[in-house]
Amino acid sequence: MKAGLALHTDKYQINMMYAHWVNGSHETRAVFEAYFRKLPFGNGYAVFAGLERIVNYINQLQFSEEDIAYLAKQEEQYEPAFLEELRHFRFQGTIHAMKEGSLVFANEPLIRVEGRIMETQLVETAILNFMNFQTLIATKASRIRQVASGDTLLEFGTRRAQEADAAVWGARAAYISGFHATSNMLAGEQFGIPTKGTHAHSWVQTFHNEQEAFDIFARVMPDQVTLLVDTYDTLSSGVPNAIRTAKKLEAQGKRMNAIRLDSGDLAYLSIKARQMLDDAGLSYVKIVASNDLDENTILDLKAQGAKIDIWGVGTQLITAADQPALGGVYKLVEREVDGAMKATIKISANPEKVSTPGKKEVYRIISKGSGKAIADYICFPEESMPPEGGKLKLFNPLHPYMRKNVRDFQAVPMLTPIFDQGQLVYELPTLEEIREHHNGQLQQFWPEYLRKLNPEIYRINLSEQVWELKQRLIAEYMEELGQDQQDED
Ligand SMILES: Nc1ncnc2c1ncn2[C@@H]1O[C@H](COP(=O)(O)OP(=O)(O)OP(=O)(O)O)[C@@H](O)[C@H]1O
Ligand SMILES: O=P(O)(O)OC[C@H]1O[C@H](OP(=O)(O)OP(=O)(O)O)[C@H](O)[C@@H]1O
Ligand SMILES: O=C(O)c1cccnc1
Repeated sequence: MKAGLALHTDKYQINMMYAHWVNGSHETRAVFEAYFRKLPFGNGYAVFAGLERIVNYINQLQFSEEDIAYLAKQEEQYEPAFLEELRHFRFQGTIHAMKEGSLVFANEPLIRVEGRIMETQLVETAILNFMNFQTLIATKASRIRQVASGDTLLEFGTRRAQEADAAVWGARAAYISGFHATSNMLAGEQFGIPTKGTHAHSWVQTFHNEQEAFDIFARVMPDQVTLLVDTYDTLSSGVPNAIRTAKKLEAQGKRMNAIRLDSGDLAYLSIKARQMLDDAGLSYVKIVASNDLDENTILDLKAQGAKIDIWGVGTQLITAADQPALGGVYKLVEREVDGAMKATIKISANPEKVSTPGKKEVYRIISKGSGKAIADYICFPEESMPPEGGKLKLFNPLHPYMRKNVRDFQAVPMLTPIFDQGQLVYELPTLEEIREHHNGQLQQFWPEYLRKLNPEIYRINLSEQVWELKQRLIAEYMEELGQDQQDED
């Protein structure tokens, strides 16, 4: 398997690049914006992730000789001079993006790509692939973290993930949103995520009996012992055997870490196991639970009084089982016409799918009084924000009664320069810095927006200029359509 990702794109991108090249329009300037239209899982926000992978991808974006040879074999019969152009291809565009760990919302630009049409088109597929998956998993992980409050969260998903990249980058996305460790060693090595592991049922099964299995494991790793107690019978065999092993460790001045429950009624079993451990003077031994957990089961288990300190979460998180895709899209918002940039719109029979024309900025409007976010404000780069103490009009054209003026606010630009004409101008933060940024972001929102069920809808407002341009382009389109229809009559 080769490392380069230049061909990690849909064929139609290459075909459009080729058609532009033949047409002589491949150097035409274009601006695209990536965004999603609907928040996943019914959540009130999403956690933006995927930027580091995008940066790595753009940095190494080059067609290898093998790529060129493969392209030469295609039924499209690309001209050799086009392939020669690709041989020297480097991304020379400009990219702005949200910072990883940021709280983001529907219908706001998360990534903006400006450049020659051929390069902005090529990168669409990979950018959406990285953004959609990682943002989805980071958001799922954030929901789990909301319900687990201060408990420790372990990411156990690798074996059920949709292949290796999903496991490794998914582990990173979960860590961004507050998971504490992963079982995936490659993710640990690659990103510095803390790693944790207990043992499998097979460990117990390979010995004559459970007690022997526990004792040997504890002897080998006396400082890291978590024993899986459900291989045979949790309460009549697993927990009593684990208690005996813990007592042997105590005799050596060591403390057993935890036991792990992986089946049965986790509320009932954890309460009983806690009692048995406490009665044996082992109140320091923690209880880990796993078994197809997600934010709903964890919340429910907590409501039942489960005595669980550490949650191992795999399948449901890494596959985002209840919503396996984020529908992020990448839309052309401006194109070059006679040397000048011109806003462009995508019309759809579905009003939600009509794109918002023009290259845009996103500001987070923060109340200076409360320090909390009021709305995200989308405007054109040339629009200036009101001066200190000035008034900003937030209006929702679809719901005019939702008009609101804000005064004492700070406008935080959300789209950060990442590449400037092909040059990386962004210093990638460490993963710890991204986690801190994410925590800071959560602090900026009232709990009403963060709750798991039926959250308040956070305002995303267009400036009047953006709204007016959108209406004008729709009207122009309608007029043209009307003209065509009359012509047909
Ligand atoms: N008290 C509880 N309340 C709500 N959900 C629970 C409770 N205890 C366990 N669960 C969840 O119920 C599901 C039980 O899964 P399942 O039917 O496979 O049972 P199991 O005990 O794991 O059986 P197996 O031994 O075959 O693994 C899991 O998702 C688990 O997290
Ligand atoms: O349930 P998840 O959230 O996906 O968490 C990961 C699961 O993977 C392991 O089970 P598996 O049956 O694969 O192996 P085991 O024999 O070690 O239990 C582990 O015991 C968890 O149940
Ligand atoms: O360490 C564990 O307990 C573990 C790791 C991966 C999957 N399930 C459990």
